[in-house]
Amino acid sequence: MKLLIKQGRILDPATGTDGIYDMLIEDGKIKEVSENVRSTADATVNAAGCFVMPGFIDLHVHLREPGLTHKETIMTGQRAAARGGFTTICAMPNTKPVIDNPDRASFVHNKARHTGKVRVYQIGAVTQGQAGEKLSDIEGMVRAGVPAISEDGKSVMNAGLYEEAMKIAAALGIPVFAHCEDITMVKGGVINADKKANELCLPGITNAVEDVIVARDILLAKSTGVKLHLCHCSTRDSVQMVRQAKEAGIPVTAEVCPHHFTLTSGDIPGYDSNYKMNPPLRSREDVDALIEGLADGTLDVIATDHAPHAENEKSKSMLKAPFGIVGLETAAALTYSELVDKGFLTPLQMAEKMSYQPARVLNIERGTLAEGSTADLVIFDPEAEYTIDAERFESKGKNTPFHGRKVKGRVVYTVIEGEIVYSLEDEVSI
Ligand SMILES: NC(=O)N[C@@H](CC(=O)O)C(=O)O
Ligand SMILES: [Zn+2]
Ligand SMILES: [Zn+2]
Repeated sequence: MKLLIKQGRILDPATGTDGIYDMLIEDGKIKEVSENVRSTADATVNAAGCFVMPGFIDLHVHLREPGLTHKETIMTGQRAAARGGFTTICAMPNTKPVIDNPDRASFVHNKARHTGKVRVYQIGAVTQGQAGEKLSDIEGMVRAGVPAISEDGKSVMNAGLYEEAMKIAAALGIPVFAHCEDITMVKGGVINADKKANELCLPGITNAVEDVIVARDILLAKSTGVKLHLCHCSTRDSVQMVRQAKEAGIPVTAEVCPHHFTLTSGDIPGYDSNYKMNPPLRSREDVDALIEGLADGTLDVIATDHAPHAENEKSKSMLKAPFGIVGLETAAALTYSELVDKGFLTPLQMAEKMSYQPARVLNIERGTLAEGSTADLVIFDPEAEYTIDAERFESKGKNTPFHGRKVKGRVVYTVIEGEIVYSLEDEVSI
């Protein structure tokens, strides 16, 4: 099987390539990248005017299987991923039951191999049942192919226990993905603690809720030597602490979600739980710091924190609705519209934050378009303008604040191991 991609703008952060080339894919591998590939192929895609980037890798997805399949399944999550240009995704362990042992991790890995082409890596929980009391079988899960551990949904509040987990992770060579939230400081908060919270008479979440745990976890990374990856950074002080930690040589990486660099708490239109997520939408100063951090390399990764919930859950009051919004099918367009089109990031940096750097965090051979590498890639039209329509999502979750938003930049093809797994053409012709 040969696939020829003609005249796309090849963006490969691994090699620094940014130019118009043809690409020949054969047997799932990138065979040739050159100005004019002469070989014939079984299929040809005209990519003129489009970016060709390594397939996006999402370090932060909630697939909700096992146990919460009314919100999402592995299969619907994979379909949403493919539609969003993602070829590899990491599933967080806060399912029912929690993924805290090798058998449960293998269940997800095995099932995902049958339900779709998008590669799914299960992240293992740090503690049994995410109860924060006893460590899970970290070594066993790593043997089952888990690339990282995380307690996402909450922090491990017991620093002594977390330190033990970090030592184990460090010895096994895997990173810890940290959700930073001091639960004792949340006090029922649902949106950022500011003017908007006062206006809506809602309890607020301060920046300090995140910042104190970011500080703690960076210090724990320093003392244990573990690779610390900070999930969904949302505050200016998080950015500053990551910057200082990197300067000090502490092994820390950090991710930002598209909603956190696109919206501020001021954009919350009223009592709409599609604007309720954890961490919450922050202030303009925070958003500016996140964008600056992405641009100067302090923040390495763009991840979605895709958190699908059912309609009847999200339609509860602001106080009662669960935290979280979907993100797989809006991330690329928001990143392009808000960061690249506005001049904060170059197209090459977009590919870096959405593919190359996540691959480095996971330590997998992906995130590049170099000759000889696996042909996981996305063809993206930066000029396409359209309106986000949640009804068209492949995800079961329609919980997004971006429904009806006009954006620029659209995934036109997603290719995994040389096979087209999503094509916009097929979608619009249905
Ligand atoms: N981000 C959220 O608001 N919700 C996530 C949990 C999490 O990522 O912390 C979820 O699982 O729904
Ligand atoms: Zn989280
Ligand atoms: Zn999450």
